[in-house]
Formats: sequence, C-alpha cells, structure tokens
Amino acid sequence: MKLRRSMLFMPGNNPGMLQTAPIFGADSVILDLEDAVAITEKDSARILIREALKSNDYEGVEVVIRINPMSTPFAHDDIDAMARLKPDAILLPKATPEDMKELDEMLDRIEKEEGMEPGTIKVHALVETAYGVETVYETIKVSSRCEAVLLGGEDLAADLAVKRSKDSEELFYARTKIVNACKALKVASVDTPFTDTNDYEGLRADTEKAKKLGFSGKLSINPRQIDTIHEVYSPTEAEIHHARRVMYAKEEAEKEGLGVFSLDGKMVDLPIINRAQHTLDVAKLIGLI
Ligand SMILES: CC(=O)SCCNC(=O)CCNC(=O)[C@H](O)C(C)(C)COP(=O)(O)OP(=O)(O)OC[C@H]1O[C@@H](n2cnc3c(N)ncnc32)[C@H](O)[C@@H]1OP(=O)(O)O
Ligand SMILES: O=C([O-])CC(=O)C(=O)O
Ligand SMILES: [Mg+2]
Repeated sequence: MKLRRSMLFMPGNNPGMLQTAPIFGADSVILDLEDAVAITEKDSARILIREALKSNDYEGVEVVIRINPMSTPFAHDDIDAMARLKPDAILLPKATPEDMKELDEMLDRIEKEEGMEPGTIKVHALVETAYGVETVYETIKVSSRCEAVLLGGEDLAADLAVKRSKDSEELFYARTKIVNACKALKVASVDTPFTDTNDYEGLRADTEKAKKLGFSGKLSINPRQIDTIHEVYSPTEAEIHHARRVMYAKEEAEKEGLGVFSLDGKMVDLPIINRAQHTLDVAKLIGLI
C-alpha cells in the first residue's frame, strides 16, 4: 500500500519552491509544467525541473511531473524530456483513454531507448473534463502503468459551465464516479485541491467529505494545507483502539468457530474485520503504531 494522503503541487518554473519540495512532509509532490507555468516559460521550466531532480534528495517522497495536455504542442517535448529523468510518475492532464494510450506508447519507446525495465514509469490521470469523467474506467484500463486518478475540479467546473462553490456540490457526480472506478480497478483516487489557502476550516470540511466519499487523499496547492489533510487522513487514537479490539475479538471468536460476533452490541463480520485491519495498516504506515 502506497500512502498518498497529500500531493503538493508546485510550479515547475519556481526554483525556490522546487528546492523546498521534499521538506514539507507531503506524501507526493507534483512538479507542474501545465497551468501554473506561463506559455513563455515552458522550456525553462523543463530545465529547472531537471536541475531540481539532479540536486535534491526526494527520498521517500513520490515525485510526479504534470505535463501539458496531449492536445498542445508542448506535450511530446514534455514527455520526451521528463520521462528520461525517471520520475516516479507522469501526470496526464485532461485525461482521456485516447491520450492515455498515446502516452503509454511513448513511455514504452523511451524506456526501451533508456534501457529501463518496461513499465518503470507510472502514470496518474488527471480527470477534469466531462468526457474524462464519463470515460475514467477506460482511461485506467488502457495502461497498466496507471496507479492513481486525480480530480481537477477547476477545469471540470469550467467544462461543465458551472460555478465552483465552497461545498463542491457541483462535483458530486464526478467524485463518486471516479472513486467507484478507482476502487473497481484498485488504483488510488485523489480529490481536487481546496483553493482558499487561508480557510483551514473549509479545507478540513472539504477533506472530510472527500474521505467520506472514498478518496484515498487530497491534492494541495500550499504547504500550509498539508497538516490539516494528514490529520483528516490519519486514524484517530480511538479508531486505532477500536480496530485493535475488533482484531482481538476476532481471534477469540475464531477459537469458538464463530464468523460473526458482537462487540459493544454491534455486529462484527468479515467486512468490518477487513476495515479494522486497514485502519491498523494505515496507522503502521504513518508510524502511529
Ligand atoms: C487549478 C490547478 O491547476 S492547481 C495546480 C497548479 N497550481 C499551483 O501549482 C499553485 C501552487 N501554489 C502556489 O503557487 C502558491 O501557494 C499560491 C500562489 C497559491 C499562494 O502563494 P502565497 O500567497 O505566496 O503563499 P504563502 O504566503 O503561503 O507562501 C509561504 C511560503 O510557502 C511557499 N510556497 C507556497 N506555495 C508553495 C508550493 N505549492 N510549494 C512549495 N512552496 C510553496 C512560498 O514560496 C513561501 O515561501 P517563502 O516564505 O520562502 O517565501
Ligand atoms: O490538479 C488539479 O486538481 C488542479 C486542476 O488542474 C484543476 O482543478 O483543474
Ligand atoms: Mg486543471
């Protein structure tokens, strides 16, 4: 299980931010060549990212590079230059099954040229168009490299011609559709960023909603958002305590040949035991136990 509670975006043309990328404690960093970088800066951003990857130690932090969409004149140069840097993953914006296939084929070729093991470079799909939402299941299926789907709420709202609201009600269909496709195909799902960097209560509520809907993590655009996201995505002491009691009670029940039993008046059977095990696995991964 790979943790992706938080993924922190940073513009690829900002050397100061690129240098500090590994220190904020985010599980992943996304170095951006797309919308955070002006058209005139695309070439220099590629060079800055290359230098940053050479000179910084990203040990333990997943490094993802967001390329420009396949429909733009920048995409092929982005892929060619960035894949050779061997990031953990390439993030495909405005993702569709057709674009995913093209990216996958380019990565096959580059890995061969560079003598890399086939499939070394993973791909994340940024779903942020109405067509992308409808075809998300196929997009994941196209490439065995695809490890995560991210929701891009700003572009999706623009494509739907709706206003973004604080409670993100306009994203409800996309959120549930993406989570379901990701669960079906066993890849991670990461919710859209909360763009008001000074509203911590709003961020907490939005992250809690994402978690409740099944997202495995949340995108962020500012280091000040990481702690809140991690708090929401960490099991509480009470949850860990309860999970331990479930596992203990399960062992006792097994001795008596019982598959289902009662704990504090509530039924416990396999799905509940599996959830308790998941809570303990996450707690272990984060270092809480
Ligand atoms: C819709 C989309 O496509 S979202 C994805 C693309 N967008 C992005 O990548 C935006 C990334 N975020 C940012 O650029 C900025 O956080 C902004 C513009 C949103 C806000 O900027 P500011 O108001 O200056 O942020 P803030 O005052 O919190 O900055 C404090 C420090 O954190 C740094 N910082 C801010 N955001 C980031 C970041 N994403 N990554 C690394 N460092 C950052 C700043 O450089 C500053 O450092 P300093 O104290 O050494 O000068
Ligand atoms: O990656 C993201 O979620 C940000 C983004 O592009 C969008 O909201 O359009
Ligand atoms: Mg976008």
